[in-house]
Amino acid sequence: MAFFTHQICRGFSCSAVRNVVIKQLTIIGGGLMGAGIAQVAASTGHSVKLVDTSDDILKKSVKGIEGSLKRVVKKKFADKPEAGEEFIQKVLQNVSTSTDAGSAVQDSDLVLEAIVENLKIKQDLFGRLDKLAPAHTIFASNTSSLPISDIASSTSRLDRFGGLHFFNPVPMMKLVEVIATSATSQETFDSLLNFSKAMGKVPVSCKDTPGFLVNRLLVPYMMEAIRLHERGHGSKEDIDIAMKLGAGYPMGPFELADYVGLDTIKFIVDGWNAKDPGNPLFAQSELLNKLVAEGKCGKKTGEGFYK
Ligand SMILES: CCCCCCCC(=O)CC(=O)SCCNC(=O)CCNC(=O)[C@H](O)C(C)(C)COP(=O)(O)OP(=O)(O)OC[C@H]1O[C@@H](n2cnc3c(N)ncnc32)[C@H](O)[C@@H]1OP(=O)(O)O
Ligand SMILES: NC(=O)C1=CN([C@@H]2O[C@H](COP(=O)(O)OP(=O)(O)OC[C@H]3O[C@@H](n4cnc5c(N)ncnc54)[C@H](O)[C@@H]3O)[C@@H](O)[C@H]2O)C=CC1
Repeated sequence: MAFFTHQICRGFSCSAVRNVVIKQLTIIGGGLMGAGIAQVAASTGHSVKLVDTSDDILKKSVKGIEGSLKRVVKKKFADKPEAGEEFIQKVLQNVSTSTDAGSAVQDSDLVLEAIVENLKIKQDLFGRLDKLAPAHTIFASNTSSLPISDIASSTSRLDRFGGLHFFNPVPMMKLVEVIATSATSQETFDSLLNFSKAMGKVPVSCKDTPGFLVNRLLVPYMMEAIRLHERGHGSKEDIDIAMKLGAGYPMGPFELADYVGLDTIKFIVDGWNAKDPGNPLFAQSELLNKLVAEGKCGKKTGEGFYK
């Protein structure tokens, strides 16, 4: 149940709603990001409903959460394995799963979407849930590259819609980008900011601009690394070593590209290139296109820039 500093809103206009303290959340999409977000939210005492399209996928998501929790407790409870096991069970009790998004959102303070990076599919999902979720419920997307305002446009709750962009791997990466569109209310923005802090993350405020802060810098950097290699000015291995040892990055650009997925990077660059064709930062790479066409998408397919 949500707590308000003012009154509960049940009508179409929700201007009376003040900061929603997010306790119950529904995460749509139990893949890499959704499962990671569910894990951290549940670990910090939130009640999480995780939704995906099949029970098999959801079983895999929960197994992944359990595996990641084991890595966490190995460190956190190094001297007390029993307390570690107890922690894992407690966290897992905070997570329930469902294939029915409509009923899962019924008593949620926040619906956070982490499904496939496709505008139409995200719009369809939110458009449907807008009619089913309570009026006070905040909607947010974890999109990497799509405008939040475009996704929100399928709903009638533009003031209660924002972006919450987490980083991979969610249990390890401290940052959350909190994105406000021109229609996001201050109350909604504050609620999302406070929720990020309650998850133990460090939030930064972003405008609804392409790539927000991190990806706007990371994508051109990664593309330039690929083009540098294509021009024959450095091997992948040397460029990776250079950025790790010379710039202190935990992974080099080719390692990171394999980690996040070459198809994902191509999707983002293609989208930005279509919108801003003259911008050399978003120019395509033949090598990236070729690898993706061959199904070499990185870690998830077993081969990308590296095997
Ligand atoms: C970019 C262009 C377009 C992108 C578009 C889509 C993407 C986005 O929208 C936004 C993004 O997410 S961008 C990607 C951001 N992530 C990064 O940059 C990750 C960089 N790598 C790292 O930080 C470390 O290598 C990392 C933390 C991953 C691993 O650390 P290490 O390299 O030291 O390797 P390990 O020794 O295996 O791990 C260190 C400790 O971390 C624990 N751990 C790792 N993964 C975990 C996980 N999933 N769950 C729980 N624990 C985990 C691991 O247990 C280990 O702990 P210790 O045993 O104590 O060392
Ligand atoms: N992979 C990454 O490093 C990051 C990805 N993101 C963003 O997060 C979102 C999810 O990305 P990933 O977790 O990597 O994708 P993923 O492919 O691992 O997971 C997506 C999940 O959503 C499910 N799904 C698809 N359509 C659905 C629907 N209509 N209803 C319910 N479930 C549905 C799929 O079955 C799948 O399990 C994307 O928008 C992506 O851009 C954001 C930050 C980092």
